[in-house]
Amino acid sequence: MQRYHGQILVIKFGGNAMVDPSLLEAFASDIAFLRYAGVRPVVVHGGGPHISRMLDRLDIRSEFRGGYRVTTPEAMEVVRMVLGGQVARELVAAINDVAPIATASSGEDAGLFQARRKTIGNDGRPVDLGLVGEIVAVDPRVVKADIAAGRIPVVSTIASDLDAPRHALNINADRAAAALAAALGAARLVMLTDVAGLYADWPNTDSLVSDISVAELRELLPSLESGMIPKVQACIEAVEGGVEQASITDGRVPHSILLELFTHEGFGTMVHP
Ligand SMILES: Nc1ncnc2c1ncn2[C@@H]1O[C@H](COP(=O)(O)OP(=O)(O)O)[C@@H](O)[C@H]1O
Ligand SMILES: CC(=O)N[C@@H](CCC(=O)OP(=O)(O)O)C(=O)O
Repeated sequence: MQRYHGQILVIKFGGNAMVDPSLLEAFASDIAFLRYAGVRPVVVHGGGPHISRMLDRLDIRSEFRGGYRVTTPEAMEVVRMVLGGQVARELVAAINDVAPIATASSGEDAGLFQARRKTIGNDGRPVDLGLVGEIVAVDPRVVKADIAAGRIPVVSTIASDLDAPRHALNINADRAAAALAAALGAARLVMLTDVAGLYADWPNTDSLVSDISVAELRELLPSLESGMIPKVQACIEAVEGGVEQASITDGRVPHSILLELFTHEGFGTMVHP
């Protein structure tokens, strides 16, 4: 516990890990526990499945390309509404139930996430993903001010579009968590998802990677699919940005953050320089 005293830890809570209320409660109590134990947790949340459900209800079609949602202007309204108005509120409410110090921010607040449209795909070729952004600058002062005031920031991953004032871009939550972790000088980035970690030979469950370097991860990247692509890119970005360790961990297991942080060998997949 002493190892992380006073340190910033960025915890990314994936939409797929928010599967039942008891897990949300366990997550909230772990975050409050860390805060009261002298650690400075920052929560970045996803919500892909929540967005997809709302788009379906509204009869708006959406598809994923290389792990990113192709986002039309109509879909963007829904992304903004669901992340900021639904998922962030549920998380803040759950944490505030245990410790009334959680506060929500959107990447659009006070220049937190500034982005440009993502126009190059994972294969290096041009791609049209609509209103999907890549973060080009992070101004973490709003989050730092919350931390300094003793609060627990909960961040939604919408960014301001640097090329279109007052317009927003949809940012993959793993990538946003990595950019924020680097900008805050976080000691760790922990991403909670709905698998045990990264499988080298997906879906062969004997191939779970427990420990991997950035160089090895780069070699694996071209063979990966869907949701794992941005997660692995995020681990690389975070570690190259100065975060000591980034991990991908099973958010379906209650208290997995604590297992990841406080067991010697970790729990999911740990990425190091
Ligand atoms: N090599 C791999 N190892 C683990 N999971 C993988 C792999 N390739 C694809 N996946 C898929 O990635 C999913 C996690 O990504 P995603 O759905 O975006 O989750 P989250 O909402 O937590 O960000 C897993 O549920 C799994 O289906
Ligand atoms: C560009 C892009 O794909 N944005 C994501 C943002 C939410 C997210 O990343 O949620 P998870 O972490 O639960 O996957 C989306 O629209 O689904």
